[in-house]
Amino acid sequence: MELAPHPVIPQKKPVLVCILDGWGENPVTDQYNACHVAKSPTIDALAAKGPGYYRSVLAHGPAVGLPTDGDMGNSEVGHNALGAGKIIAQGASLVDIALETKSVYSGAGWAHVKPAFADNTLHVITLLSSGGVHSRYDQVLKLCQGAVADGCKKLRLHVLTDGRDVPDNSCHEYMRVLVEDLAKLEGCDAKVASGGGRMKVTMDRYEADWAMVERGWKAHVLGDAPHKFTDPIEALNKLKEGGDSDQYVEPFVITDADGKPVGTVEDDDAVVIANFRADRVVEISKAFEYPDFNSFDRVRYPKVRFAGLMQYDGDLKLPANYLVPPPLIERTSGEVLAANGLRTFACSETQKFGHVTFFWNGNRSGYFKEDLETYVEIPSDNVPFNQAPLMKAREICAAGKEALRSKKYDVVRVNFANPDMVGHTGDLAATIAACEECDACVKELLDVVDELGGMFLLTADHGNADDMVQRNKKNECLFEADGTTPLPLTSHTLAPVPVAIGGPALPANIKFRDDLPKAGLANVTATYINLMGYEAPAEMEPSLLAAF
Ligand SMILES: O=C(O)[C@H](O)COP(=O)(O)O
Ligand SMILES: [Mn+2]
Ligand SMILES: [Mn+2]
Repeated sequence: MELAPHPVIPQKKPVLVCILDGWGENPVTDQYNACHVAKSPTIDALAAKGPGYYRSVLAHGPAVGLPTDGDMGNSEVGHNALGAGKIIAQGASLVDIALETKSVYSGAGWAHVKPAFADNTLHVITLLSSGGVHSRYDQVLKLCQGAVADGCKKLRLHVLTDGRDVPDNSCHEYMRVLVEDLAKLEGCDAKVASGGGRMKVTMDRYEADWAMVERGWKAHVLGDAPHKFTDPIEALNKLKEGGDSDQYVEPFVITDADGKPVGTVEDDDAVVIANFRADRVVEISKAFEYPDFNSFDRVRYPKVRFAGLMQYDGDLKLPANYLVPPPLIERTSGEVLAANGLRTFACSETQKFGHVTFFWNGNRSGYFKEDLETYVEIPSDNVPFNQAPLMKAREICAAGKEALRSKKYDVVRVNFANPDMVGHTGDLAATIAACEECDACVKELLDVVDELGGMFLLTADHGNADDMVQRNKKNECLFEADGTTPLPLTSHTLAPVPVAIGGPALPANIKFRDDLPKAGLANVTATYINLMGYEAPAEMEPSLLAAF
């Protein structure tokens, strides 16, 4: 793992790696592209330096290990690629293969849950959409069909409505299709048992709000929720009347005509989480997996056969049982730098803290070498982010400046969450404000890089803020029924992302090469290792810098 010195770029200059989460370089530059509309003089000035110092790279589809070019990028696959410098077949792709080859039904994880099929209940907890970021409906259905084929007599679905990776209000259609597909499962009593919006129930991440997970435990396991219905389609119709987005639907439980929940979790049942992505199912997995769990009162702890679709934390071995082995991501840049005695500082706020550490390090929690690495989490507010679009950008900026000035680190890495987290609210004005805030913070950080005589690399992990409305095939904005209100887009985009380099220590003869038009996020890794004054490991995707 020893790194050879770069022939031209000096070592031991302070290097900043700055990720603007959700900042795409979208070719559609109309009034709904918040990155384009935002006043961003600093980033505009970087772009004006031309293709030697400012370019874009792919951040979606196969370039980041996703199944097809129709798959938008996301923070998991984006930070995996940025940190590892390799194109790794990601969760969605691995599950597709396991289902196509049917290897999923002969694995140890399946064997762990199968004993519940004959006389007990198989519970499936899943994000209900085809967003392909955390889960994908066709995969969930195949798992249910496979269980029925393997003798499952009673199946209960506990679903989280999306409206974040897919258009808002699409929950109705997803629920209609699910109910229809469950009815087709011959010889199996298959029903929806509980649910709620993904930002209200169960799918918290990085321990930002355990109360979400507690609401999910109560609805999915205990059959206890503020809203009870006998019909899941009716449940969504009623709960959406209040105007809540699919992301924030109140928790609900489905009961029989006598008001008895149709699918509480009992001893000897099986519980499978059908999300392939880790961050938003780690907490609920701990609630099922750990006897000594104390992050909220579980009221009762049924002895179940618990499995994840994947293993969500390789260091914690969480969960112990899983249906499909997760991607194996080895010799990431974090590990290589630590092995060479190089010191890393990484910082973001809660909502993106695990992105810039856990995902960056190849789905590993913790340090490679604690004496060489410092990870700082700035607690995120627990508010709708369009009401506080600056989020904690200023605090992240201050921490990055302090780390640079401390001269204790060879590379300082920060992630600004707000273009993405505010972009997911669909609020255009707030997202523009978020992007402007980011630009101001970038300016402050680059001024410190100048002051210290260092170098910087600025990039993003996927698009989001670069398109805030739903569009037709001709990229024309779609409108609500009133014909004038644009239909908001809360999801990521397929846009490439910018990569900018610079700083006083960057040798004048070091520029981007012009022969990698299809470069992706995985090419950024070798690039930042070069800026630190080293040749990158040969197994990584090639650097964006012209070779010497
Ligand atoms: O989990 C989320 O917030 C979205 O589904 C994906 O967003 P991220 O990949 O930017 O975290
Ligand atoms: Mn992201
Ligand atoms: Mn996002």
